[in-house]
Amino acid sequence: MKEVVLAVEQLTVTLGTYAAVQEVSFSLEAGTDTAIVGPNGAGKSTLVQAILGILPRQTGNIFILGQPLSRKGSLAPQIRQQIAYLPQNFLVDRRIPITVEELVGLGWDRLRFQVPWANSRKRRHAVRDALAKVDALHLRQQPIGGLSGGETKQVLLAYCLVYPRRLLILDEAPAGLDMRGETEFYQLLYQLKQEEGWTILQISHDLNMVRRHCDRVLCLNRTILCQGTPEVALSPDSLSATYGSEFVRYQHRC
Ligand SMILES: Nc1ncnc2c1ncn2[C@@H]1O[C@H](COP(=O)(O)OP(=O)(O)OP(=O)(O)O)[C@@H](O)[C@H]1O
Repeated sequence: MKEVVLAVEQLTVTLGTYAAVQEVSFSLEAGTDTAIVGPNGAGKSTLVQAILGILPRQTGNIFILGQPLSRKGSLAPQIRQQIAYLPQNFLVDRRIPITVEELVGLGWDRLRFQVPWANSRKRRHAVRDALAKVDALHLRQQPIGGLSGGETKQVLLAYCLVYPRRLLILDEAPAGLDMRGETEFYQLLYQLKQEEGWTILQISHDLNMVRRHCDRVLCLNRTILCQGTPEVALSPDSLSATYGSEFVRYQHRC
């Protein structure tokens, strides 16, 4: 059996008095790509933020690479370092004087104490490689405040990739990328999974993409209504339970 990278057991997350995520359980095996799908407000971002320890949970357990995430959201540093997260939105003060390569370099430095000149060659190469992988090497000396929305996404993905990790969590990551950028983005995810053994958990509204690229799907509407391969989880019955029967009729008309 493959290694379990993430295990979520009976997770409930309450926002105010509203149970946005209720009794959710699933696990991710190493080297797999899993999508979370569901309507707006279904609790997808809430679920991911609880897994990352950004939002507190009411009940349930979360294990990452076998290590428990504490109630307060802390995780052993050597495990935390194995996770990369690309959020839905990245708000940054455009006046911050930091270039693209400086930002990506922070992804390499993360959680390691070292003097600034140690490993500088290795670091420089890692930053260049990561930017080349996302086709953004030409942006390396630009201030981040001047980037377009799509370019910002590319650079943030380079920040995630600059250091080898085990788990990549994406919240509607390709939003804002053009058609070519989107195709290259999915090729890159496939490479990370196949060649480097990354495990991917991605929130998506693009069901066609999920059908083509993902190994497993979690259908969420506060609780998990179905999980399995795309054939099973994206069947008309499952979609109807997740989105409502109108949605399935609409899909058939398109
Ligand atoms: N304090 C609160 N009281 C009641 N409901 C809340 C509160 N805070 C958030 N919510 C609701 O909890 C839900 C959280 O949704 P979340 O952002 O996780 O959904 P999502 O599936 O990621 O949605 P989207 O696809 O639109 O990004 C939303 O419906 C939101 O309105």
